[in-house]
Amino acid sequence: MNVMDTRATSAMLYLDGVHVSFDGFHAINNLSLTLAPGEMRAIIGPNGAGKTTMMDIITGKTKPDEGTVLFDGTVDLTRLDETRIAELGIGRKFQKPTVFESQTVQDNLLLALNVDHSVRGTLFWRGSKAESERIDKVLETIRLTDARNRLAGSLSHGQKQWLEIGMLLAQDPKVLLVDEPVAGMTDVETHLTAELLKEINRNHTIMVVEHDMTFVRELGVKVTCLHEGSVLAEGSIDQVSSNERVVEVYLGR
Ligand SMILES: Nc1ncnc2c1ncn2[C@@H]1O[C@H](COP(=O)(O)OP(=O)(O)OP(=O)(O)O)[C@@H](O)[C@H]1O
Repeated sequence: MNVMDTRATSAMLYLDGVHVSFDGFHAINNLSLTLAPGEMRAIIGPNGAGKTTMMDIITGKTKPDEGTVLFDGTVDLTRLDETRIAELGIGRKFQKPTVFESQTVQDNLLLALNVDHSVRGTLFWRGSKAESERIDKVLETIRLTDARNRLAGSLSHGQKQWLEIGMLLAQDPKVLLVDEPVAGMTDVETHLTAELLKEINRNHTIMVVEHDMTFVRELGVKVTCLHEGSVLAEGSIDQVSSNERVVEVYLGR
């Protein structure tokens, strides 16, 4: 086994030489990126850098024209559909919260568990002991224990984002892909979200896309800056934010 093979097989997510074109436009251009098991990585980069497309590739929504995309060392994600990839343990949170507003916080979490995906079933079902313990744990993690019986629609924007993160956690994915979690949040909510992700990272690998540099700094993790579909810079927040090219294309704007 050569060094490249070891890097791939020991990674939780491994992308190498990935290309995607939309009608001749190279949205992803020789992208290579590796996430170790248990790592949290922050992804930054200007609009159109390819951050969303990269997540689409990992979740199977977009198929690359070329390149290697491996999960958990050996699983070739380019051959699987979105449902199978989600079942394998890659959960994604989109930027805009999509909680069920007319359901309680607790019922939203019950819906996310793999027991009965119909709203109707959930309304009359209170779950096994193990499941209700799991929900209690998730509620505690997302700081919504006291709000468990409130309608999700009555939560603040920040709380809705946490609930949606909780809905991902209820499914216990190996990897969480989180897209701009703190957009529109207050400073306090932003700080709590950094704390929350750090806590979740104790047991899960996380890739988080975010423009808010205060938040990224607070995460204190390795940062990758994408530009024109490939990696422009990678390292600590200090290394990346002092990189001249990063300042030129992103931070200096
Ligand atoms: N389905 C598509 N068809 C055509 N072009 C696309 C498609 N999806 C993405 N693109 C283009 O690919 C490039 C990368 O887009 P992407 O959304 O991945 O960037 P991003 O880094 O997530 O940007 P933002 O920060 O604005 O969300 C953009 O120029 C975008 O217009």
